[in-house]
Amino acid sequence: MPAHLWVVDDDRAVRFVLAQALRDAGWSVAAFAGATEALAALAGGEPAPDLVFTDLRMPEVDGLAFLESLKGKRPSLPVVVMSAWTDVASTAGAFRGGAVEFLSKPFDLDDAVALAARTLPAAADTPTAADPAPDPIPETAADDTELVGDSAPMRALFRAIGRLAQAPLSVLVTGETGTGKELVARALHRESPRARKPFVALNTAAIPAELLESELFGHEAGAFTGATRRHIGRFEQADGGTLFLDEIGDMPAALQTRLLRVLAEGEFFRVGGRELIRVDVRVIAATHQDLEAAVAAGRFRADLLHRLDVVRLRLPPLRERLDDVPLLAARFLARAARRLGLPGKQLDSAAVRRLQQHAWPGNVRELENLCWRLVALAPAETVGVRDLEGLLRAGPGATAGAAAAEGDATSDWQTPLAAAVRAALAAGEPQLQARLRGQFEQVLLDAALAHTGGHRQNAATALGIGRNAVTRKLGSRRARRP
Ligand SMILES: Nc1ncnc2c1ncn2[C@@H]1O[C@H](COP(=O)(O)OP(=O)(O)OP(=O)(O)O)[C@@H](O)[C@H]1O
Repeated sequence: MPAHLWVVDDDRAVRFVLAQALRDAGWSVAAFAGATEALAALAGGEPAPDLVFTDLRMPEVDGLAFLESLKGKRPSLPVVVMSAWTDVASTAGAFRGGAVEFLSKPFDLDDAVALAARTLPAAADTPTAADPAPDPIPETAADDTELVGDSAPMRALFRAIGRLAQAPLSVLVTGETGTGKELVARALHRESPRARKPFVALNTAAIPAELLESELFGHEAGAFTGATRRHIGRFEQADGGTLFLDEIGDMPAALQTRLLRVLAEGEFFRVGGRELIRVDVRVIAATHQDLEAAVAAGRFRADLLHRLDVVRLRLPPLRERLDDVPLLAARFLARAARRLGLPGKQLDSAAVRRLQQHAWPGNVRELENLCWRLVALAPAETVGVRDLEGLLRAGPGATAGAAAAEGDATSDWQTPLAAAVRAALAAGEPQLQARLRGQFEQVLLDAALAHTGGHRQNAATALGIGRNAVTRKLGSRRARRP
């Protein structure tokens, strides 16, 4: 007997070509325009399938509900879910429902045939079957997940997140600053069986080394000077849920050893404590550093890397997925307008092209910050190339060149300052110090934010000031704008 396959899709074209390709490969195929039809055929005594390809978004019964009824009747039946909407909610929903694979549309027919061959218990070679029917009904978008992207690398990432969310494995998320590593960790949590338990994030680089241990594991009252009360650490707060350790490469050596032990044993003492605390925590770590290089240089423990790096998800920099720029920009412009209570803005096509030529050293965060500024500052509802002038900072290569050219100016900024002071004094300007100090701080802040891709915490750390000071300065500057 040849294996019998079902293709269920409301899009007539997909149904037709996929069914044909599977028949050409030698299987028997029945095609249905919807789940109701397919289930009715089964109830009416038609042959049961050995493998099902189903679309996700269908007008009457969607693919996930269909998947559930199929799995309810035949738990071991392999089902491939297909969709033009590859977002984390869809991929995770499919894998949670028991799908064997998620196929992003459009797909290569050879890939679909290869997938069927891999998935079927045994392949055979006799063609028979039903045929296409009614008119296509366009799929509707209901993408409401926070991680936005429709480029090939992001689709691949969403499929990986959907699959990994179900497994209790440690995940290491790598990628440059501002690429969305924290959002990936949140998505993994949100779609996992731990979703109802806490998601706790800790940025290792943002906490002074001497406080990090108690931040992670908590402390008892009197454990050290200043510890007046018991403090519950992030590991305990995250019990049953997910702990996201950002910038793991910055963890001091002694703590790396302690973390490794806790991950291996699942238990620890609070600082200064005697009670053994047991927790069930899924750890997701992130880094923008090359941890293999850090291991080679003796700055990171190889055994800790192995424990954290059971599965690695790499977030591509935005310059490797410029296709995503229009979609991301539209999202950020709409969000900024909503939050600021201002009219929405759109980019014209030349502005979109200009943004797709930019190198985005600060990645998605830089694009998000740009959109906020455009909503606040661009004069018209349609944003053109001229509105972008001065707002796009140079990429890493260009910055290096510019810095070299600026060599003299950067090493001697006091001379032009003295000239400016003399000119202002000669003009009789009052309160000179206040104005110049404000401008001085603004230059520092802008340069630091440009350096960190708009990351306030890192800018504050680089300048040696508190994050709150950065927020305050940015806030007062925004307030001063017309
Ligand atoms: N794919 C995306 N869709 C929507 N928003 C995104 C996406 N990627 C990043 N962002 C936004 O960009 C900003 C930076 O993202 P996030 O903090 O997750 O980056 P990160 O890689 O963890 O950065 P860092 O390494 O600097 O901590 C956030 O405001 C986030 O909401």
